[in-house]
Amino acid sequence: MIELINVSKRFKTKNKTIQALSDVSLTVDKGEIFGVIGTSGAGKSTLIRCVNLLERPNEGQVIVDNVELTKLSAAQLTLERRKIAMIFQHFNLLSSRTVFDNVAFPLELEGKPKSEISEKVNGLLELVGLSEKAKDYPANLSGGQKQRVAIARALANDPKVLLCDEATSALDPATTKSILQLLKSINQKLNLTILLITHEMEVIKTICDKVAVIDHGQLAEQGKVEQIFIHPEKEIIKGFIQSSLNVGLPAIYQDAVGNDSKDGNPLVKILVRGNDEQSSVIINLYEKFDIKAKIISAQLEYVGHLSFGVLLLELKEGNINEALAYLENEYANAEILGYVG
Ligand SMILES: Nc1ncnc2c1ncn2[C@@H]1O[C@H](COP(=O)(O)OP(=O)(O)OP(=O)(O)O)[C@@H](O)[C@H]1O
Repeated sequence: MIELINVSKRFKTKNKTIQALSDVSLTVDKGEIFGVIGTSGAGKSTLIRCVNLLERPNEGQVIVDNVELTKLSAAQLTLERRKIAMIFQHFNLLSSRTVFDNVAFPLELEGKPKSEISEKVNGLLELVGLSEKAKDYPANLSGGQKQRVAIARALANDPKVLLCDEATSALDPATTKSILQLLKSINQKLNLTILLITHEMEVIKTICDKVAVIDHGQLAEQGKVEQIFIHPEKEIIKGFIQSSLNVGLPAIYQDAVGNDSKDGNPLVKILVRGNDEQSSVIINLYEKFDIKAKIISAQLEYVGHLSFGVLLLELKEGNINEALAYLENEYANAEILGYVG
């Protein structure tokens, strides 16, 4: 449905040229939710804006629904853009229009008759759960409600593709969750293809089928979300995964931890990834090395059918040195956080 082929984009400022995208290629299949994650300045916004040619690439092709946008005239492009809707971090609603009139706006531009507009808008407001707010103005809505209006407006022209530019970044975690659920249900009900950009692994984990990681304008890694979570290759994606796991040393341990093995039992942080062998670390430590592992803290997450997470263990008794060597061997990210008495 969306194809970027060897897309590059440069910005020229007074005294330098910024390479925002370098030779980016990606394919989003019909009905898929595809997420692009990257840190600030990595090129996410530029990438998503290249899909509807809000930014025109210097090189490469952009193909949406089998039409090569990069070859179209301005008039043809205007027509094709109707298939490509977009929502933004700051909603971009028209403050002088009611909720109903915001959603009606693209249909009015199309010159649709009033009765058709009314039926369509009411249906969309029901879809996003805002029928009761039809007469309210944006200023009287919460952030989540504003994004729901923006989503309804984006769907007014029956697009084939929805582009989401950090659509939940301005929202609190609970509202983010509800907007992501809405996007997922729209994706399923309407078979709408969604391309989103985000800096939060949580968004990727919650709704995306596939993910690409962008770093300094280049795609560092891409694939199915499950595969990337379980077998991340690049350091940058490992960092994103770790940042989505919030396991830290509990406050009561922080003062008690020493740096020397003489200070007591090692505290070890281990990243476990969804197979039985890895998750049975505690049994293995006991059976192989007589270690009694105390769980200090833990977080397990599920991506599809696979689990991954972090375990923070205090290793007691048994053969500590051999156990540590075993963990280092078997768990690439095993890390000793300190020692406790
Ligand atoms: N219009 C522009 N003119 C000049 N440089 C630009 C322009 N737009 C983006 N850039 C530069 O291109 C690079 C990529 O920017 P982009 O906004 O795509 O990154 P991003 O990953 O979306 O960042 P953020 O998450 O902070 O929005 C940055 O170095 C940015 O400063």
